Amino acid sequence: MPEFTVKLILSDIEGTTTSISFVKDVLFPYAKTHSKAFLEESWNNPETQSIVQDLRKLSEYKDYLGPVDEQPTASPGNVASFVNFLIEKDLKVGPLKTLQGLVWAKGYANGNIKGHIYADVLPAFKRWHEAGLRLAIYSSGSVKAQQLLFGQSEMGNLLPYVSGHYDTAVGHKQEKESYVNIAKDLDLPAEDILFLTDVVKEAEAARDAGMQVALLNRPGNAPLTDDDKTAFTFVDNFNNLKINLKE
Ligand SMILES: CSCCC(=O)C(=O)COP(=O)(O)O
Ligand SMILES: [Mg+2]
Repeated sequence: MPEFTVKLILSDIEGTTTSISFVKDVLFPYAKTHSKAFLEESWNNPETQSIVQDLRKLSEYKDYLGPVDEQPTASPGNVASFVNFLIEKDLKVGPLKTLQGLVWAKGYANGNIKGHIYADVLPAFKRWHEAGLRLAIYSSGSVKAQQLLFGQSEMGNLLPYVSGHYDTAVGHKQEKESYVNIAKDLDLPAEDILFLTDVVKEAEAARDAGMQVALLNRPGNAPLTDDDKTAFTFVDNFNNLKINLKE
């Protein structure tokens, strides 16, 4: 069994703790169906207006709606259709992720959504916690969306096991600098952190920043190539990782 000795585990969500299908087939369709109503209801709130302004600054906005002087005034309808376009492309851009978190909050609150967590995740979180290891999450999903998923999961509230959350405010997940920023924020040498992810380019960025890395080869994830399997430790689930506390 692969063995690591670290002070903190930094985990991705989609494809790592949670199935890609839950994100693609439950969360994204929910956001597509409910964004327009959310924008209509909250249109005059400063938080919504700030998201709308950030969405309009994206280069994709111009591509979608044409040159700035030909664009219609932003409305809940045309912003929602732009949001649906971004979701279909699965673009991991900050204002979309912030909006999705706010839209999903209603779905979690009324019981329509419960976060999917693989069966091995809660026992592993408990094991790591008992061993004195710290756990933080780094996902393209907003911090709010992360807290909803782990706070209201099919396995109950997992937030007591999580001591930190990072989203793309710290940088994009395929850039080395993001992992340098996280290690700095945690006040830990990068080599004392184990990053768990399903995406090879994220694994490369974290490794370049000095972190230890393991890839998750969950059912439904993009298949790993022979080169990926040579370059990185990979496991099917968290039960197949032995993680020791670095004293
Ligand atoms: C925090 S749940 C929403 C997941 C999401 O929106 C997403 O883009 C997942 O990205 P990840 O970095 O967790 O693979
Ligand atoms: Mg992922």
